[in-house]
Amino acid sequence: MDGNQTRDTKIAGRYAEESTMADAAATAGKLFGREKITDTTVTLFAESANKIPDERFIRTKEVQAAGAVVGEDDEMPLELPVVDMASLVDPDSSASETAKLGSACREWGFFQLTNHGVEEAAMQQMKDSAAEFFRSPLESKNTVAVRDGFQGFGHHFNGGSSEKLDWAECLLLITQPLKDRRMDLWPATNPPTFRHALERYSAEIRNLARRLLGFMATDLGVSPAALLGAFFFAAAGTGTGTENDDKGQSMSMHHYPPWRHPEKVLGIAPHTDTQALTFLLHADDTPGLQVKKDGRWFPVRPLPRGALVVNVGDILDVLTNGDYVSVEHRVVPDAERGRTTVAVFQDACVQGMVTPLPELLLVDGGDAQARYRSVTKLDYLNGSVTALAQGRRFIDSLRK
Ligand SMILES: O=C(O)CCC(=O)C(=O)O
Ligand SMILES: [Fe+2]
Repeated sequence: MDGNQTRDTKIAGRYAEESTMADAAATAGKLFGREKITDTTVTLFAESANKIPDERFIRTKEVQAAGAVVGEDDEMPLELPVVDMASLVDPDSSASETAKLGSACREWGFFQLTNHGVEEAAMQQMKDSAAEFFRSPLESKNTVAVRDGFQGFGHHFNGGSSEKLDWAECLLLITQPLKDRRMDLWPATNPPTFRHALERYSAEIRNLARRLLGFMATDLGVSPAALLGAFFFAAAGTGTGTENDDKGQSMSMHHYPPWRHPEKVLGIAPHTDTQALTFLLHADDTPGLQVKKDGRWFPVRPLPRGALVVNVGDILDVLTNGDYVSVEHRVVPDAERGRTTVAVFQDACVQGMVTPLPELLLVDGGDAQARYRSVTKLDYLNGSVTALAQGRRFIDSLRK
């Protein structure tokens, strides 16, 4: 057996122990799912300027009950914190920028990341491919229509056929590990650049996650290997790992059509992300994302020059023992312009468990300090999809 084979066998062994997003897909498919997008929906999207849409899209009460939106006249700061990767890397500014990163993750759970080093061409190809896909005819998009309730093109998750629908179209795919890819659901020709774009952008974000997590580890006071090891199998050392190294990565591409009365519908209902770390790319400059802070919604303005919006997901909240917060966010459609986004979710766990990092608990004075109960990844996946279907958040039930 050569070195590579030994390594591959080891990785295969580790996969066998750890549940991945493909297991979530199987569970989600059984419990609840995503509906296909039909001609009727598309006609509604197209004619939304003058027609009252299907009742299932109308959510006026939900929008009003969810809290006020912070406006131009408020005294509160309007902008999400901005973290600059170039300053994180620069020895002269690294300490202060790392502190800024830490406080953004503690107070907002969200920040915009500038100078992140993701290859410009990879970003552009991803944006163009996603935008072109959504612009194409429904028939073409439905060649990768949602199958088995989870991956593919369709509506966002909803609790069942009688529930409300989001004002959006979504293409959801598992991108890592390679063995979990459903290539039959990756658009092959629509557009022809799509598969290459996904491949390249997925790898770029994996590498960015590695770099960013190193600074998060410094801020949290844990060894980089401990935090990186929760996200990637080959965590130690400085190598960037291989494509088969991820514990899991998935991508959600969204298109939110314009709608003249944005207060009546939701592009994506309030939620927290169930994975560990999310990177959001705006394919255009249409705003729409809102982040909840102190009971109010803060609109996020996409920064020019390709900044990424980064947010803490539920698993990172648990890994950091509640130090970094996974916060609610939602999308409201724009009155005039459509909006296309690409969200990448990095998954994580510690030796098959969703648990506060053991190293962090030692610093805090032992297991007694754990704010969350530990669960196996499989229980986490089952619990999360069940909770999502019921409009709850699974990690709340893990709070001690
Ligand atoms: O499209 C956006 O702005 C947000 C998408 C999002 O929250 C998600 O995919 O979880
Ligand atoms: Fe989200």
